[in-house]
Amino acid sequence: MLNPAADFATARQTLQRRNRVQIADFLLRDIAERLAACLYHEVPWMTAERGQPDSPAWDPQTRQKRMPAAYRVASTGFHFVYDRYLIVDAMREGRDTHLLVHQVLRFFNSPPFLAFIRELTGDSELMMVGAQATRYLPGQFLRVHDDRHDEENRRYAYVLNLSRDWQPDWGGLLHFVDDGTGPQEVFVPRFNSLSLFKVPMRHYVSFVAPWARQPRLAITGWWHARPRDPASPA
Ligand SMILES: O=C(O)CCC(=O)C(=O)O
Ligand SMILES: [Fe+2]
Repeated sequence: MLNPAADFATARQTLQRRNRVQIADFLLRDIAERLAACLYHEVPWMTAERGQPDSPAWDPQTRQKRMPAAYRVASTGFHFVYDRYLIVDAMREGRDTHLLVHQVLRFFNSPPFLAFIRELTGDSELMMVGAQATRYLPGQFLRVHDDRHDEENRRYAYVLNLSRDWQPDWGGLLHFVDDGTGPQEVFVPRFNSLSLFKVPMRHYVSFVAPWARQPRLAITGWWHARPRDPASPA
């Protein structure tokens, strides 16, 4: 599934130096294309708004009704609206097992892939990969946050980008910011690239412009170490 021609050696060095990297041409081209088609045509999307239960993907009327309120909430602090499909939950519940995204999740948790990410990051404790498919439509967004999660022991966040020919002025870029106000680096969601960064790190997905000609599709999640045992000292 991985593209043997991808430059993992350079990625490893960049990751060590900067704690983040974008790796081009991550999967074999054919697999990336089939995965993109799965996200484009087959995944049963839900719309996620922070603080609300996920609901079947909002139709244009629902969007028109609900987005102004979501923007008001976003003006006061952390907030998001985007479409997602929680692959781990679906797999656990035995839903949609024919979808290619399920095979990808199994591959991500296979011994060879886990060995690969331990080698890439130098983190020998990585032992589990989670995944959701995401779709950002025009007007959707994810405000700044750092992915810290007390129980899950997230070590790295990854985003496998699956929209073709994404234009930077469509928004939907992955921005990294420091603790003040300065931008640090921006990753354009190029087709079949893997954006990878160490957690915690402050970042956001910029508002997708109304003129974006496609949804911004990705498979994203975290590379986890063993969850902390609450009974044992940190
Ligand atoms: O899709 C991305 O580029 C980043 C997504 C993200 O930050 C998240 O889901 O926590
Ligand atoms: Fe994040």
